[in-house]
Amino acid sequence: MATDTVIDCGGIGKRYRRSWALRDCHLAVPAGHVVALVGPNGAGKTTLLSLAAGLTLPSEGAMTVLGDQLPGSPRALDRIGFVAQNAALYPGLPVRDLLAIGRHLNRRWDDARARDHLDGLGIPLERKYGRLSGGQQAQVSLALALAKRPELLLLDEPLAALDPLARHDFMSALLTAVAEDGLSVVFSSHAVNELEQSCDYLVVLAGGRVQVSGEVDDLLADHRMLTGPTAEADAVAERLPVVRDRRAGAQSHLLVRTGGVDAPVSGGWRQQRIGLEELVLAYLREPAASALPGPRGAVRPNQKVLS
Ligand SMILES: Nc1ncnc2c1ncn2[C@@H]1O[C@H](COP(=O)(O)OP(=O)(O)OP(=O)(O)O)[C@@H](O)[C@H]1O
Repeated sequence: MATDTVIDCGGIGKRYRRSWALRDCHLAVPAGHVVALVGPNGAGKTTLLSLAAGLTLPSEGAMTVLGDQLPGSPRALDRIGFVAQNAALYPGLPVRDLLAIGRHLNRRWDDARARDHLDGLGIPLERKYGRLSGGQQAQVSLALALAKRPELLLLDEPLAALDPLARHDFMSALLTAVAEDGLSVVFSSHAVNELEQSCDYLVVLAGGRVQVSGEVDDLLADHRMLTGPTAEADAVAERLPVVRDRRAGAQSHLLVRTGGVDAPVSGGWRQQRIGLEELVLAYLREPAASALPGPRGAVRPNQKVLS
């Protein structure tokens, strides 16, 4: 069955006692992407992933996954793999037993695939999970999640505890699975310097709301870093939506949204496209700015766009 969106929510909210972890959260993530979910500590990333996995219920609004499925419904559970933050599997059990548990708990289970994955990395099935290195444990979690043959894989900070080599190995195993199976992936991460090689869709959360959402190529095409004389910076900022404005003496640096074309500025200004890390950092530093699809993301000149 063709699925247009893997996560779709309009105005969803999640409250813990008196504070809102997510509020008025609008998001429609199309299928077929590797989505990086980024945001500062406490932004609501884990909460959003837990809602999509059906581990918790929204306090307001509704979410669907994989088209029109309710999170947590039997059909959604069958088709979604979830690896929680610091996924602690039973440390005293050998990997072989973890595979057996997965086999018994899942209707769609590809044991050979999990064994091949672990065999390829030299991870012995008889070794107790708690005796594996952090990188090996992460690979076991990934192998178990992929053995479900999920259409959507949700990963909560899978890279957090891994050294650079283990991160590289993890992402390469993940991207191989994406290429082979065509599954959609949503993973939260603070490793903004590593996103460009791995994701093609970006969601930034800030204060429980969606701040940025879109395909990476479109977002990068939509932004320019302008560097020019501070004396003219106000005039430029009046004509273009500014994400970040840095005045450094006689020179100013304005990150602006241009709608995918070069900014109409005088010859005294230099304009450059930016990379994904720079874009993410700019939005993290400016939580009041946003880049969203559709009418909510429409920008008016001379304004930071409020979500
Ligand atoms: N079970 C809970 N009970 C009470 N408050 C919670 C609970 N889970 C999350 N919160 C609060 O909800 C907000 C969002 O938390 P969440 O864990 O979703 O953020 P996050 O973006 O994943 O953060 P981090 O990057 O630190 O993992 C935070 O203020 C957090 O303290």
